[in-house]
Parts: sequence; C-alpha cells; structure tokens
Amino acid sequence: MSANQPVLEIRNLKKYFEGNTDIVDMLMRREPSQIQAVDGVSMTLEENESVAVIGESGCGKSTLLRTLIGLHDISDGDIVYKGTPVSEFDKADWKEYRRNVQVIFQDPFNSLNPKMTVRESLAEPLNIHGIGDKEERVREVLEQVELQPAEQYLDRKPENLSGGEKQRVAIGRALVLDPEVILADEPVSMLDVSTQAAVLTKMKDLINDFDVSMIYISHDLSTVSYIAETVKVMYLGRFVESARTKELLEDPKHPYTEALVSAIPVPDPTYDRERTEMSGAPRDPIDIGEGCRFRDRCPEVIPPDDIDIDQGAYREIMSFREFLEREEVDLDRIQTIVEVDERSALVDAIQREYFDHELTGKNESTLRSALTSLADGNEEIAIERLSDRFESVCETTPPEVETEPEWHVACHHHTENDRTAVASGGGTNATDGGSDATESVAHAEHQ
Ligand SMILES: Nc1ncnc2c1ncn2[C@@H]1O[C@H](COP(=O)(O)OP(=O)(O)OP(=O)(O)O)[C@@H](O)[C@H]1O
Repeated sequence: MSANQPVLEIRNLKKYFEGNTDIVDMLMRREPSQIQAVDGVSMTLEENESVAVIGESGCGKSTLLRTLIGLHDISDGDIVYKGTPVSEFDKADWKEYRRNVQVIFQDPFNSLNPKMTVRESLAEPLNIHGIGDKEERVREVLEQVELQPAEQYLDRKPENLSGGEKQRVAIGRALVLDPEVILADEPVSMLDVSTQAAVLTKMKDLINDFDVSMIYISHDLSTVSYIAETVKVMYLGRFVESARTKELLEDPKHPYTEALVSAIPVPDPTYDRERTEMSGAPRDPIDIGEGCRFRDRCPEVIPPDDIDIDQGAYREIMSFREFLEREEVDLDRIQTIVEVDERSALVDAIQREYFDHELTGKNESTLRSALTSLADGNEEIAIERLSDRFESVCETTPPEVETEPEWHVACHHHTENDRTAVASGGGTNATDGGSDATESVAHAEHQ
C-alpha cells in the first residue's frame, strides 16, 4: 500500500435486489422490480480513520456492510482494498481480506456461539488462520477489551456474561487477528445506555492504539461523537450528507440530517431545542424515480419559483399528488360521507379530508379544478393539473452534490449559487482540514 492510499475505497457501489413478482407481472412479462438497497455509494476509509454511516432502518446500512464483506454480490461499482479491486480478487486475496476486515455485529447475544467458552470463541479465528501462540494472544486481547483478570472470563460461556461483557468478547474476537479494518454494525444498540458509552469509548481507544480503521454503522446519531471523526448520512441507499462529526452535529445542512440532529435527546431539561419535524417513514427503495429521495418527507421542499405558498399547504398538495399517483385516494369511501349528491359537495369533502391549510388565488383555483376532475373520475387530469402548477424541482431533478473538501450535501437548497453566497458571507462550512480531505468529488453520490 502506498503512503497515501486509503485502506478501503468504495466506488459508486450499487446493490440491487430483485423485488417480488406476482402472477400478473409474470403474465404481462413485466421485468421484476428492483430494490435499490444501495444505489451509488462512494467513500474512502483512510488508515486509522473512523467513519460513521448513519440512517434510519431500511436505508441500506446493513446491505452496504454485507456487500463490503462479500456476503452480497455487487450489482455495480467496486470495492478497492489497498489498491486492489475486490472484483479482481482470487481465493488467497479473499482470505487475506477476510482476515484484515473484521465485523462486529449488532447482537452480542447471537454473535457468540453459546456452546463455546470465551477462550474458544477468541481462539477460533486464530485456528482458522493457522496462527500459533493462541493462549497468549487470547489473554492479551481480553486485557485489551478490559475483561480482566483473564482467568475470570476464559472458561465462561456467553450465558454467564452480561450484554456489555458479551459485546467486549465480540470486539475481542474482531481484534484478535490484528485487523486493519473493523466494520461495526450497530455494535451497542442492544446494550443499555450506560454500557453503550463505555463500550464505544473502549472501541475508540482500541482504534487509536492499534491503528485500526473503522466503518461504524448505526441508526443513532447520538452515539457517533464517541467514535467517528466523519459522519455520512444515508437515506434510501444514498449518502445525502457527509461532514466532520462536530460540524455535522453543530450545523447540519440537509433537512434529513437536521431532523436527525434535532431528535437527539438533550440532557438539559431547560434547553428547548427546535425540532425539525419529519413526516412518515421512508418509502420502499423500489422505482424511486427522479429527484430527491427525501422529497416526500422533507419539511423544506421547494415550490416552483413563480408561486407563493406556505410550506404546510405545499406539503399537503405534494402528499395528495403522491396519494393520487399511488391510487390511494378512496373516492367511494369519501362519497359515503357526502350528504348531498352534488359534485361540489364531493369536491368539498375531498378537500376537507386531505387539506387543513387555506389556499388562495391561483393556488386555490388550481386545486379546486383538479379536485373537480377527480370527482368526475378523471384522475389523470387531476394529477396533470396539480403537476403543471405545483411540481417541485425536488421531484424532477436529482440534487447536484455540492462538495467541499470536508463536507458535502445533496440538496437543492445547497446549489452552487447558495454555496458561493455562503462562502462569501462567511458561512459555517466544515473546512478546517483533516482526514476526509482526500475524498474525491466522486464520493458525493449521483443523487
Ligand atoms: N436479501 C434481500 N432481498 C430483498 N430485499 C432486501 C434484502 N436485504 C435487504 N433488502 C431491502 O433493502 C433495503 C435496505 O435494507 P437494509 O437491511 O440494508 O437496511 P438497514 O438500514 O440496515 O435497516 P435495519 O437497520 O433495519 O437493518 C430494505 O428495503 C430491505 O427490505
């Protein structure tokens, strides 16, 4: 490995799964849908660097990790380990890779073999790789993860260890081969809060002491400052923001990151932090279409330039259009609650059902005319009317990624112009130098 070569490079990595195909799809000879679990992720991991990948359940974190360790085939892109793409690996390369890239899984209760003692669990990787002096190394590792004196632990089975102790053994098992990279998948999420901090701090010390690099995967942004210098925020298979941990927590740019940061519990009960509300849950990563993937939950979605509308009203119109497009507006049900059999009564009822915010002028007349088309059974025309007036750049255009050496965000609120303005106005970008500076512009995803 040359001096400046990253340990691990992930280049525009994609992992798609085939979605379910039903009998109608088969008869119509439709192509199976694709689940875009990881969709063009790039990053580098430098020697002794620790990077967190954060996102909600279903955003593709585990798929990314499982692809990194070869448990899933790569759909596209590549993983490069110390300069060699895994696509060019032979059997011996894979063996070396698996020795040097170790995983700590989420669940300490299942990741250890219940029949093995601590000694056997820690010695097993050494046996597999034919490494001698096992007893000495096992004791050394127990000391490193602070399970001492070793005699007290060596002959215990997992059932006789606490959750925190089990996870320390799991960390020891990952360290015993002296790896270069640790991939940690929610390593403390099953532990109680008081144990979490201790285990994470220990992991961080070990990374520093043993020159290990780490990708730390978690849904919990509140734990990253213990462990990672850099955070990448993942949403529906893509990174939407990346920055040094401190900057990201203090000055998140992407509305999704803002929402995650604002949800971190604050220990001081007198401090009233503003919450960024995020509606609903992420959609399935199937046929996600153009535009920003966060658009259907974003509290700051951008209306067309020429219309004047408040965010709440605009959000309602966007959501309604989504319902229409997904054929989820049940007119028959609404019809049953309309007392007068008149079209205008049905239009009023639909509006009451889906809209709380008042609209005025052209916004109101466009909505009414769309709802009238809908009441007449012309769903397509209703969608067209609403799209013509209200379609957002967030729906039609993938956000370009704005990249600073240490910070990037994929959001239409941060276009080139905005960034220039921020830079000249002395904004608070994360540009204070550091290990992330070597990341290429390419890592900034094709969102
Ligand atoms: N083997 C598979 N076959 C089909 N779809 C899959 C498979 N594994 C994952 N997925 C889908 O890929 C998407 C990403 O899942 P993944 O488990 O990677 O997310 P995650 O962020 O790790 O979530 P969690 O924290 O809940 O594990 C989800 O929509 C999931 O349903």
